[in-house]
Amino acid sequence: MMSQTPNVPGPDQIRRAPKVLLHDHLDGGLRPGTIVELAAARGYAALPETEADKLGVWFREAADSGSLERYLETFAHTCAVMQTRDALFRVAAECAEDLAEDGVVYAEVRYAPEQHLTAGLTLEEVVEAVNDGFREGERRARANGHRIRVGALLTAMRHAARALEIAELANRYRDLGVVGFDIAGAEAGYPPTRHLDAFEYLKRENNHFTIHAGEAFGLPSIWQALQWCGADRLGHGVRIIDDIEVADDGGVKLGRLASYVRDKRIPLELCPSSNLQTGAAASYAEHPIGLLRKLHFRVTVNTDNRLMSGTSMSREFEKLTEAFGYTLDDMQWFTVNAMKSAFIPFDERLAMINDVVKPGYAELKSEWLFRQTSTTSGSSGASA
Ligand SMILES: O=c1[nH]cnc2c1ncn2[C@@H]1O[C@H](CO)[C@@H](O)[C@H]1O
Ligand SMILES: [Zn+2]
Repeated sequence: MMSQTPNVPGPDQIRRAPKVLLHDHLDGGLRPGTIVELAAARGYAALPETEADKLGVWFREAADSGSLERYLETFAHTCAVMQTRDALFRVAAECAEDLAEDGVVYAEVRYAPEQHLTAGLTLEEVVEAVNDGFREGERRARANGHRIRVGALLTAMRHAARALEIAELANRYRDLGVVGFDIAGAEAGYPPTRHLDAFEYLKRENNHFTIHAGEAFGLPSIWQALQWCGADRLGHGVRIIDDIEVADDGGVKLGRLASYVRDKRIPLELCPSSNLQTGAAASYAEHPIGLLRKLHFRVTVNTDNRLMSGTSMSREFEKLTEAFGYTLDDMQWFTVNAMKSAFIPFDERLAMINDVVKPGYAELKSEWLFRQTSTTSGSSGASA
C-alpha cells in the first residue's frame, strides 16, 4: 500500500517551490560574467580576476573573511561597474531573471543609490534605471514561463550622512517601484540612531523601513532599531539569540527584548550563509534559525548577497533542510512569514499567499499521491 512519504523536499522540489525573498542586495547578486563584461566596457582595470568562474570564486573567498568589514570591501568592485544607466538596467534585469529562474515569486531587492553616482547619474536616474531593469527582468521571466514581482528598497549607508535624502527619494518613488527603505554598512560604531531624522520622516509619511541590525553587533543595535527608530523589520536580527537562555533541561527563557520581538511579530530577515561568512554563526546546524523557528519567532529565510555567498534561495533552503530536516510544511511556513512581512499592500500580500504560495506548496505536497511505481501491474514483491 502506498503511504505518504515524509515531506522533506529534494533539490528539485525546493527549486520549484514558490519562494519569497525580502533581503537581497542588488550589488551583491551580479553574475560574475556580467561583472567581467561591464568592467571591460567601462575600462575598470582593478578586478582581481578577469575570468568569470575565477572571479566568482574570488568573491566567495574574499567574503569568507569572518568579519563584516572585510566582507563589505568586496562591494567596491560590484559598485564600480554599476555606474551607468545601461549597467544598472542590465544588472537589475538579470537579478529579476535569476530569482525567477530559482522559483522566487516575490522579492524585495535593495541597493544604495548614493553608491552609483560616480559617472554623473543623479539619484533619480539611478532609481529609474533599476526600476526599468526590474520591469524588463519580470517580462523576460514571464516569457520563460516564470512569474515574479520585484520591489526595490532604497538603502542609505550608515557611515554616510545622506539618510534623510535617500528616505525622501524612497518616498518620492513610492508606488513607482520602490516599496521601502533600509540602512546598511558596517554596524559597529554606526548605530541606527545616527539616522533618526530619516526614520522619523518616513514614519510621518506612513512609509515602511527595515534596518540592518543585530548582525555584527548585538542587542543594543536591535533595541535601537526597534525602540528608537521604529523599524518594521530587522535585517538579520540574528543576535536576538543573545537575549534567549536555554537551560540544561531544555527550558527556554526569553529576555524583555526577545519577548518583544516575538510578541510583536517583528520579522527577522535571517541570512544563514552570509552569517557563516561574517562570523555571526559557526555552521548551519548551529545557526540560531533552528531555535528561533522552534520558538515561533517570525523568521524568514534570505540570501543577502548571492554573489559573495555563492548562493540562491534554493541553496539556502537546501542547507536548512540538511541541517534541520525541514519539510515542505516548514518551507511554506517560512515563505508565508516572508509574504506577510512584505512592504506591499495587505490585499496584494494576501492574494500572493492564498493564490500563489499555498497552491504552489499544495501541488508539491500532493505529488506523492500520483507517483507512478515502476512495477508493472500484476507483478508482486518488487517494490520500486
Ligand atoms: O550583510 C550586510 N550587512 C551590512 N551591510 C551590507 C550587507 N550586505 C551588503 N551590505 C552593504 O549594503 C550596500 C548596499 O547594497 C552594499 O554596497 C554593502 O556595502
Ligand atoms: Zn544585508
